[in-house]
Amino acid sequence: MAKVLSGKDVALHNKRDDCWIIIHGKAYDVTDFLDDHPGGSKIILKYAGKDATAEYEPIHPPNTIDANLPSEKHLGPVDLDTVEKVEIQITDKEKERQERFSARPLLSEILNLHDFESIAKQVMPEKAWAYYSSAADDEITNRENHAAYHRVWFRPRILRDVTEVDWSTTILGHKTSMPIYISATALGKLGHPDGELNLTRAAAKHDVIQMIPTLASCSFDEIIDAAQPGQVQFFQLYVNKDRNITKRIVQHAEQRGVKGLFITVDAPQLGRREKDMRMKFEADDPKIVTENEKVDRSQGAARAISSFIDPGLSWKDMKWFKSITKMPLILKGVQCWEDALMAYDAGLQGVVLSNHGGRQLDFSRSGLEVLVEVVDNLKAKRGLKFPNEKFQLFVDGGVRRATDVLKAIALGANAVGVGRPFIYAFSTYGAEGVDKALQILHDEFAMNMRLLGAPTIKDIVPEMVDAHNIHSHVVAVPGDRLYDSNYESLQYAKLQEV
Ligand SMILES: Cc1cc2c(cc1C)[n+](S(=O)(=O)[O-])c1c(=O)[nH]c(=O)nc-1n2C[C@H](O)[C@H](O)[C@H](O)COP(=O)(O)O
Repeated sequence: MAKVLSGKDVALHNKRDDCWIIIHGKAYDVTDFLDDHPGGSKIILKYAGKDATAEYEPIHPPNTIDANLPSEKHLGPVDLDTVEKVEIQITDKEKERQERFSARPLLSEILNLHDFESIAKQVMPEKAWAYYSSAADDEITNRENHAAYHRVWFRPRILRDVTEVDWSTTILGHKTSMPIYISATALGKLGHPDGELNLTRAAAKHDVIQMIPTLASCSFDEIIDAAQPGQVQFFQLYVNKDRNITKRIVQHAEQRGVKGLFITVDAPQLGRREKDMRMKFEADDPKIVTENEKVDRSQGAARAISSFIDPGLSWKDMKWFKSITKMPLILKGVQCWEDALMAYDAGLQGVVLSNHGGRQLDFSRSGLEVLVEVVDNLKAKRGLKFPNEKFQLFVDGGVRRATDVLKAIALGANAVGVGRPFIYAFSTYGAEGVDKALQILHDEFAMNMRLLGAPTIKDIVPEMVDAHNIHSHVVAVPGDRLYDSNYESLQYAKLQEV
């Protein structure tokens, strides 16, 4: 049984050439790791000989230490009663933020998903806002994702009995209350101490499917254990260079009852997300770059957590995936009809037409625009009809309204993924915020389907939309006040005065 260390024992090792830290009540010798740390050595040295748990927790998925630090550096348990509490300095800026947070609007005043974003921008910790809101380069694709929906118009039908409307559907054969799933977004604890568990709880309440991210802040088993009996969850996979690790993760997910494996294929390297990168430099003064740092620290949190992803992933791996799991295999991040056709021919069960929320290759087209070409070409070349149960099409990116979802459904999608709105909802109001966001979507579906003249999802057909402008990126569309300038109402203006 390892000796229990005292806080004093650990405090003796507080130098660059002899550096121990405490995480979750255990001590680790990180001396040799300092210059390999993707987040740089300074942030670790700040906690040399101390308890670094509070700083470590939001950024690092749970098994990060075990995966990166050799076992001989694991020094064993520490008696936390003997550890000096780390005084976290609260700056004036942070004090003002906390005051804005407590003055935020009541949940009952939130009317749409844009409201969550507008409030989050004003009350979230800067690092969290930077990581969640950032997109690649000039963020053109991030804006195009939403703008594309403004190039599709409805052709509603009248005098149809819409007393009862039903927007429930199935996704990969699993019943769900709406054609929306909660898409995989990393580092949930940056925004809220319960992280991804907020999504699990609200998804259970609304019978909506959650896609669990590889890079969740909560552990995979924590998220699975928090689900209700029968709650359907998918898993988003970043493929590890070490295929044995990937095989273990995939087979464990299947054993735990995950119902779909979404392999992310648009991130052989994570995009340059400059708001996130700027945060990195703010945390450490870029002028004092420690001479022997070996890690490229310019990519902010994103790069810090993703160096394991295999840029060598290719079509030849698909056979291997089919050999290690029976779960339906979906490629997440397909961006042209040719690759969707190859996924169909490879015998996979579907694709997510997505550009990762604009966080990867800037000037990628929106999932909605790609959907139109995929449907056209798979119909012409393989005689497929859509929506298709055997080869499902999903779209994500920029979806903020039920009308966005209904346009995608009319154009052939089985369902739509939503990311940021749910992050902003739980970062500002916890699981209740996500619950409210889902309730808003239910209300919007009820109204929009009645006005469209569509009693059920099956009644939403291509003839209900006019998408002929989808490929022309210069069409003048009315300004999108709620999305572009983040909704400013008297209530939010009040936040400014705090
Ligand atoms: C907003 C966001 C998106 C991330 C995301 C993190 C955030 C904060 N992360 S990331 O850190 O690596 O970029 C993931 C991820 O873990 N894996 C993944 O497949 N997609 C990731 N995505 C993309 C996500 O699954 C959806 O494709 C995207 O969010 C849809 O766009 P909206 O946010 O506009 O709904």
